[in-house]
Amino acid sequence: MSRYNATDDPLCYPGTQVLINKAGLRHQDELDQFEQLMYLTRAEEPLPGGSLDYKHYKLIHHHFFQDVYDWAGQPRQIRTGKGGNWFCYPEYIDGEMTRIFGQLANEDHLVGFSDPKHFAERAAYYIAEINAIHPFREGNGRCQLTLLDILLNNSGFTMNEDQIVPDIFIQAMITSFRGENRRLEQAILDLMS
Ligand SMILES: Nc1ncnc2c1ncn2[C@@H]1O[C@H](COP(=O)(O)OP(=O)(O)OP(=O)(O)O)[C@@H](O)[C@H]1O
Repeated sequence: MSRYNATDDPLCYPGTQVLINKAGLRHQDELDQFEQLMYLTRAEEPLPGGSLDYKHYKLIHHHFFQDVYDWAGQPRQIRTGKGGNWFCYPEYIDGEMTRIFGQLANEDHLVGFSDPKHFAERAAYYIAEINAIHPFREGNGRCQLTLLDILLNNSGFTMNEDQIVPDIFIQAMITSFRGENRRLEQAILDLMS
């Protein structure tokens, strides 16, 4: 779905940036279509159960991308970045994801927030941290939105997907990479109902 800066990637067909995939597709546009179709199909099914920890997050990724990639649900092994922002080095992913989901558990997975602004502030913090870690080689954005949806539901809010403006959301994510979460907080507030 998205182009990465990546160091030599054994997950790609040699000499290309196309990820080796179960359909054997070697053109990025064909893979994009196949990946999105499989994702949407799996998204219709119930999510795997779990206790909203790192293990559960990996199960969710596996669920969405199991038809496309052998490595679905497994953390990334190479260094990647987008737009000049390099994400967490792979050797630190497990530790960082365990840390951030531990923090989320200590905050009771954002259950019981009545103030939308306060909820958006805390949710933006977690989504921004997980984006900066970027645990998977591909599919991070879709897993982040799923996590956001779960967190919203935990506090009795719902996600109004029609209100998501992809460009605004991506710009907010990019700004959050620099530790400035205000735009992301607003983007979350705008999609809450
Ligand atoms: N320059 C950037 N710096 C930091 N984060 C970025 C940058 N560009 C995009 N992102 C974020 O990366 C995530 C997308 O990651 P990835 O491509 O792995 O997910 P995806 O689900 O395959 O793609 P998409 O979210 O585009 O469908 C999104 O949350 C996006 O906002």
